[in-house]
Amino acid sequence: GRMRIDIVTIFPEFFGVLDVSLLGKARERGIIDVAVHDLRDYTHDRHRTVDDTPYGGGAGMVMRPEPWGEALDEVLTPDAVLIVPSPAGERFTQALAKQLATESRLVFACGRYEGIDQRVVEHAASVARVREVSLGDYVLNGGEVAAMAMIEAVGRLVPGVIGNPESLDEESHEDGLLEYPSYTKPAVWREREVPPILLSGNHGAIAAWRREQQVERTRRVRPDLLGDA
Ligand SMILES: NC(=S)c1ccno1
Repeated sequence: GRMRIDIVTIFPEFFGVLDVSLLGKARERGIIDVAVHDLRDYTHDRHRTVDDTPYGGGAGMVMRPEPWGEALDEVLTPDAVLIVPSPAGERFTQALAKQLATESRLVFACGRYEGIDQRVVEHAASVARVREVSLGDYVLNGGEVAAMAMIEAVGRLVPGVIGNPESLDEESHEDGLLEYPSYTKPAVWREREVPPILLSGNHGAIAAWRREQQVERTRRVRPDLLGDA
């Protein structure tokens, strides 16, 4: 397929939904191949232990390096990008999603929030490109939800996954602005009218109105995107 995605996680069943979603079609059509790997399959003790107490003390547990090393030995190839969802990572953006959509191979390492032994990331960087990536400044219990979001954001940008590529052009963050408000029939709903400009057939005026809506909405909701203080 155009892209191969490997996911390493202690909750492999979590990713079952990828079989039914939009990406399910892409998988059927052989555009995107997804393989999920259970980290516990790379343990060798009776309890299939994946984490242990942190050196230096502190609360929580840290994921042991050995199982990760064996798992990544199996799935991480030099052409791949290893993505480690983490609140300590670089911000995930539409620009990064577009960049990742051009890759032939992505590997997602889903760790617990307390994190994976740092030597795993250090070792992986000697094999392939590694990016610690954050969905946002909040804390989840693990990387799975973040990986799912990133896989959806990237997957839909892979050529052939979306039926109508034009719909990708006018998306939020595509041009650095939030998208304009959208309307469909009926023209009046609960006494609320669709903005008359949209029914005018004047396409130049409509495009101008939409741009103004984008700027106004971005200024109101996300001034940071405009470089405003
Ligand atoms: N914010 C992200 S990506 C995260 C991963 C685990 N906990 O938070």
